[in-house]
Amino acid sequence: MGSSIEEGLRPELSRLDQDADLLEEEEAARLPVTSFEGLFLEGNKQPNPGQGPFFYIGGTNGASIISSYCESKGWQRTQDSRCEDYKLKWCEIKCRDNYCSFREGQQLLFQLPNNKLLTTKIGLLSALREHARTLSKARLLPSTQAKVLKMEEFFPETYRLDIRDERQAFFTLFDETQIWICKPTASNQGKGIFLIRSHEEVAALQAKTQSIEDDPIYRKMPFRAPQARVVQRYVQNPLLLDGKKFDVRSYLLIACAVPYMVFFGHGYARLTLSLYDPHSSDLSGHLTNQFMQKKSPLYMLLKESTVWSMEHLNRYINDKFRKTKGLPRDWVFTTFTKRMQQIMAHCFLAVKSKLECKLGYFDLIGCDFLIDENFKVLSWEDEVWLLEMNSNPALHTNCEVLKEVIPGVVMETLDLALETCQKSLHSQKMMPLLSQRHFVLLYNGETTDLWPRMGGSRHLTRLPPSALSSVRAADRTGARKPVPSRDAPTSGFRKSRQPDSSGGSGAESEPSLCSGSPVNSRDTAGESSLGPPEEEREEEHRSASHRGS
Ligand SMILES: Nc1ncnc2c1ncn2[C@@H]1O[C@H](COP(=O)(O)OP(=O)(O)OP(=O)(O)O)[C@@H](O)[C@H]1O
Ligand SMILES: [Mg+2]
Ligand SMILES: [Mg+2]
Repeated sequence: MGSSIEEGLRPELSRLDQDADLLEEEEAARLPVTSFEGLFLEGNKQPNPGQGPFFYIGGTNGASIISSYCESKGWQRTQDSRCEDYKLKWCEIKCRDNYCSFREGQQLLFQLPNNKLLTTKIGLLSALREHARTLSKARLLPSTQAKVLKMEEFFPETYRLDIRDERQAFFTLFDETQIWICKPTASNQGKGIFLIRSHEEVAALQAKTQSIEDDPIYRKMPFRAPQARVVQRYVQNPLLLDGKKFDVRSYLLIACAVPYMVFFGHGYARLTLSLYDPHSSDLSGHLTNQFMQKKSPLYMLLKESTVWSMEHLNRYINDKFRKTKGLPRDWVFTTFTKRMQQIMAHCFLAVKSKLECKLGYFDLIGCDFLIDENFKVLSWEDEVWLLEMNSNPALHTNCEVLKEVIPGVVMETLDLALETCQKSLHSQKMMPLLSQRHFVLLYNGETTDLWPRMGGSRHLTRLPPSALSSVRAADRTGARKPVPSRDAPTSGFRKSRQPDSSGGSGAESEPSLCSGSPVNSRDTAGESSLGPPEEEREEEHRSASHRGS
């Protein structure tokens, strides 16, 4: 693996890992033992019927886990979606009102309002492209010659169909030796996806796209037009498990947005029911989504075989491929995990300055990876592909493995969101984190970003001693023993960070968050003059509401 200079400032990652580990261990050894309980928001364990503290859950995704967690803290569930006096709000669908009435520093709110920068196909593609441009400029500086992750090494070649020149480029380059996959920008569960293999299919797509563009109704009301789409090079020879295609769902957790505290979490592998045949026209063998598999009459009988734990995947790859492919032992928990972490960190850095951040916002994003059959040991290239990132990832527990994995992910998410929020609020040092168990720290904004603080320490800023604080050499689970916390001098509230709108194609801002409609609504008002640059605008209006995928 080469070294990394993300954003032109990044020192070598593995050295950073060691430094960060050493520092944290030394620090932990010096710290007095204190209880973390006192840090929970008002830490109220005595239910006080009808008087809160309240929590609200919108939708059913993960609801029973979130609910038990909050009840264990003595909080009470409210069914009133307009309740403003809540401690925690976890909604599947983002709603502008939630962000308008949000009380920074007093509440926790699930989902960053503009997480679509990562979680729509066009958002992610645009962010990665812009980041690549920034990095290539930085590479011209003599001090930053080291190797950085390149987008084309982990993100399959992708074209936007809503931009004329781009789709023309795709139609020109297409030939029948390759397969492409066409996806709507903001759907999930495989909805609206199809494969493109022939010139006839390309011609049909071309005609359809043109007719939408020419339609006078859509010209007048572009927000009524079908969702924008991308075409992406189809990874034709994925690694197979007993002949079946699979992808890996992992998690990017933004536990705290002020300062950024960003983590990686393991998830699970999702397999198809049927054997993989690249030439088959049956999409259920190509799309590994559970939603696709559930359509099969065999699903109820065989559903347990469609979700594997990461340990199962690791054992299988050890047994079947270690010798034949010359892989290191536990490739899944070493090489593969580290690669996923690098990719996620890269994507986060691509949007870091554009995310709308307030203390109390947190987000859990589901990231889907595909492994190429040709995976090589000595090279990072062309082995692990990021397919997409998802807001509101599925938290269902309808299979045994999901019952094992999901509650832990949700509870640690909430624990970390609470702990980091409390520490930020009281200007306490973030590390060590008592509630960190399986999630692995990817980015610590406290030590990396410049921190203007309010109140007495307004002028106190921290210079970045390092960048990615701990994309650690992946230990098996990322598990760390809870270590005691240390209080730092309290200097009040950390300042919320507005997205950087300093230009560039990815820079965008929500027009106004106070219209009372879902943030992702297709009927979003006020899109014309205040909105993002033109090529971003359509996406703004397409993002359909979204159930866990
Ligand atoms: N470039 C690709 N090459 C090979 N397979 C792909 C590619 N892109 C997507 N797939 C397959 O199609 C499935 C659905 O694609 P994707 O995840 O991008 O869509 P989605 O509708 O957002 O699904 P979900 O949000 O439910 O995961 C993936 O899980 C994967 O199995
Ligand atoms: Mg998706
Ligand atoms: Mg997916």
